[in-house]
Amino acid sequence: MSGSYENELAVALEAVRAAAEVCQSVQASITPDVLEKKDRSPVTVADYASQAVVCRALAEAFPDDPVIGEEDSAALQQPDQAPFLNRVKEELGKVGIDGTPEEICGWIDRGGQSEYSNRFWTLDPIDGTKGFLRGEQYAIALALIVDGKPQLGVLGCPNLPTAEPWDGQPGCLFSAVAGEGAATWSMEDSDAAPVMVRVSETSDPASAVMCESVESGHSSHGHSAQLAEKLNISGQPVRLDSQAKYAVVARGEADMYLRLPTRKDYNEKIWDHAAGVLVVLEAGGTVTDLAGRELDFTHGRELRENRGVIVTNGPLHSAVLETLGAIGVA
Ligand SMILES: Nc1ncnc2c1ncn2[C@@H]1O[C@H](COP(=O)(O)O)[C@@H](O)[C@H]1OP(=O)(O)O
Ligand SMILES: [Mg+2]
Ligand SMILES: [Mg+2]
Ligand SMILES: [Mg+2]
Repeated sequence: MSGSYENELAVALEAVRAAAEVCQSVQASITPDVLEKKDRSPVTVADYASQAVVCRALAEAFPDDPVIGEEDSAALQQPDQAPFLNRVKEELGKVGIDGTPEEICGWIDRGGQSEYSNRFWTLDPIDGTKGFLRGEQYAIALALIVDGKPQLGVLGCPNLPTAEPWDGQPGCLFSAVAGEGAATWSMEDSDAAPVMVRVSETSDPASAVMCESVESGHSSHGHSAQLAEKLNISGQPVRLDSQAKYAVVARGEADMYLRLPTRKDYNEKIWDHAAGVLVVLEAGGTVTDLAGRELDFTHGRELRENRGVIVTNGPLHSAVLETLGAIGVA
């Protein structure tokens, strides 16, 4: 079957798979000692290496496309950061990518765009850095935005258990192309055919499964608890890091994902949402901000015209927005 953005999808999937391999290799090196010292160096290395892998692939396949990525190499180029740069080089070597320090920084900085344009990619090389460091969920998130709308999204979730037909082995990918649905792929078996995913049909709020951040600084747990009470939701919220939350809503394991502002001055970043939004929309779900507006990807790095992000299977959306309004969150 041929679809639109076929080449883009193939390139994005391959790039995200390679980035996931690098990230898993770095995550495996995290020892209890590193964790205890609250040493962020593993995520630093993996963030840069992942962005280098993906941006290198995009530069090769789509040299004219700008990339708005989370990271840039400015800090990495400081003399005292040489050990990190060396480790990034080593990790890239393990997946068969050889580059000089200058080339590596050049790949990373391919993601240094910050202005909106008609066609651009946005990349979060590691989304959910706290989850990554805890050895838990994180994602590599890549989306192509054309005329302000996500048209292609790929989420790599290296630690998220696969669903049918791969039976719980860890590591899956999600992809979506606008108008063509959303699919999941095995991370392990790159020859396996994808399987389409679909949101749940839950329409009774009381039986809904909610998911939210592990980190209470990223989404107000107090407000989601109030919402759950109002809607008579008795099940505990599922807490996981990263855009894996969009993935579990897309495949119907959770019915909603709430990202409720914890402070006035934080604007959500486009790379934290673009890929996940398209995966959920194409799986049949609904995504808006607290005011019921679509997310607006036309303002550079930030979703500065939106507040909060509400993701549901669709049937639950209006009840969630209304109730949030009623408890004074919207
Ligand atoms: N104050 C904040 N409010 C909302 N999101 C944040 C905040 N600080 C960092 N983030 C970003 O939230 C996302 C992860 O949140 P969660 O896993 O809880 O959903 C990440 O993209 C993280 O960046 P990063 O990509 O560097 O991890
Ligand atoms: Mg992120
Ligand atoms: Mg990140
Ligand atoms: Mg970050």
